[in-house]
Amino acid sequence: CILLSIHTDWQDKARHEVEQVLQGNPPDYESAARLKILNMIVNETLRLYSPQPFSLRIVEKETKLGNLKIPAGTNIEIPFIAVHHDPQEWGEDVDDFNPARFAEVVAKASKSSRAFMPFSSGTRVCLGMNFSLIEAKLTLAMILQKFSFTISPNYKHSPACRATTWPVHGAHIIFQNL
Ligand code: HEM
Repeated sequence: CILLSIHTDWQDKARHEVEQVLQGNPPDYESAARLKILNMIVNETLRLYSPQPFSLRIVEKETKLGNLKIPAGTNIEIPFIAVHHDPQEWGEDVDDFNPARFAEVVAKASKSSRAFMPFSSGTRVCLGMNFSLIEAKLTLAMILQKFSFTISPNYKHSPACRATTWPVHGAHIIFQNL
């Protein structure tokens, strides 16, 4: 909602898609799959402001990773959000909100196919990934059907990455009935 309040062009595009696909009906599991622009917006939001910005691991036995020899017992931080802000992966507009980068399959949005990992990756990928993506799209679709929204003039952009990513000074969104 913060990003769509600032980038009202994307809010308009998203609402247009919701109107076209849902025709005034409430969204459901099947229609969520057809909300492509909402999908792009949710992915771009997860890239820029990854709710879980990093993960931690302990190396159990000595491991070779490329040229690195990592001793057993080493604590490793995997900074998803740093990878999500790497210009070599995403290009010079890395810090911009540009959902269009996710217009094709996710693997093609970045230079290497696995740079997008807001839910981690591999065998311990988030168990709630599909649930969360559908829930986010359904909720956003219902909001877009009923309201237009802008951000308070007092809003100060202040995202913080602690255990989760959150706006330190809050985010007051002004909703208007459509
Ligand atoms: C936007 C929402 C969410 C994000 C960004 C997210 C992100 C993540 C990430 C990054 C991990 C990997 C943690 C690590 O290995 O250090 C993870 C693991 C996990 N998540 Fe989520 N998560 C979300 C929502 C949910 C929900 C709604 C559920 C449950 C319904 C859930 C259940 C789990 C579980 C059980 C694991 C552990 C999986 C394992 O270790 O095998 N998550 N999540």
